[in-house]
Amino acid sequence: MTQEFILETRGLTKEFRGFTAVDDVNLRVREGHIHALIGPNGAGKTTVFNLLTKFLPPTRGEILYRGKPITNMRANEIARLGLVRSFQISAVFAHMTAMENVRVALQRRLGTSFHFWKSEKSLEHLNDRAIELLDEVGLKEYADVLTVEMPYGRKRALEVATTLALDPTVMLLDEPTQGMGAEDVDRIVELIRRVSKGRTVLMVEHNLSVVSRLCDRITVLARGSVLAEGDYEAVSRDPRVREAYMGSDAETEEEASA
Ligand SMILES: Nc1ncnc2c1ncn2[C@@H]1O[C@H](COP(=O)(O)OP(=O)(O)OP(=O)(O)O)[C@@H](O)[C@H]1O
Repeated sequence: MTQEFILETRGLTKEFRGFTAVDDVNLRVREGHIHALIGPNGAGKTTVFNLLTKFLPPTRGEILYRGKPITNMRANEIARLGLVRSFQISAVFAHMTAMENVRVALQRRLGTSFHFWKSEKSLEHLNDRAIELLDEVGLKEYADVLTVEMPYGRKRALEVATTLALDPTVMLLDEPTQGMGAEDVDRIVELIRRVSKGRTVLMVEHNLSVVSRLCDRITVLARGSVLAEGDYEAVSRDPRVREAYMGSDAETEEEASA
C-alpha cells in the first residue's frame, strides 16, 4: 500500500438480506485524479458511495483514507477528514438565497461550538468568502436570488459551492449532470474541471461523454463487482464492458461520442 492512493477499499462488500449489492470491491483512487465509477443500472455504484460516506455500514471489508482505516468512523468524522459528498449531503435550502446557502455551509464547517463568527468582523469575513465561492462556481450574479427561483443547472452549481465551503480534499459527486440539458452539462463539466484543481474527485456518472472528457481513471462495476478499470480508452474498448452495457438503458459509447 502506498500513500499515492488517497482513498482505497479492500474487499468491500454489502449484502442486503442475502443479496450481494457490492461484492469484494477493491477501489483505489489516486490523489489528484478525477475518478469515475460507472456501470449499468443496479451495478452497486450508489451503494459504494453510501458505504464510503457512512450512510451504510459494510457487511465486510475495509475503507482507507491516506492509508488509514476509516471503516468504523461516523459520517461527520469522515467529512472532517475532508471526504465530502456533494448533491445529496449538501442539499440546499430552497427558500434561502444563494448567498445565504453558502453562508450556512461555511458556518456548518466552523461548527456550533465556535461562536466567533457572530462578531461583526467575522461576519464580514464569512460574506467575503461566500462571494468568493459563488464567483468560483459562476454564480456571483445569483447571490441574492432565492434558490427556488434559480434554474436547475445553477442550483447544482450552488450545491458545488456549498460543498466547497466545507473545504473538501476528496469530493464525491453523485451523478453531477443528471437531468441536465447539453448547455448545463458543459457548464458543470467545466466547473468540475476547475474545482478539481488541487483536489481529488470520485464521481458516479451515467453520461459517458462527461466521463470521457473529465476522468483520469474509470472503474466499471457490474452486478456489484469490479469488471474493469483503466482510462476511458482502455475501458471503452474492453469487450466485457461493452457486453455489460448492452441491454441496459445506459448510453453506448457510440451515442456518447455522437
Ligand atoms: N437498501 C437496500 N435494500 C435492498 N436492496 C438494495 C438496497 N439498496 C440497493 N439495493 C440493491 O442493490 C443493487 C445495487 O443498487 P445501487 O443503487 O447501488 O446500484 P447503482 O449502480 O447505483 O444503480 P443506478 O445506476 O440505477 O443508480 C440493486 O439491485 C438494488 O436493488
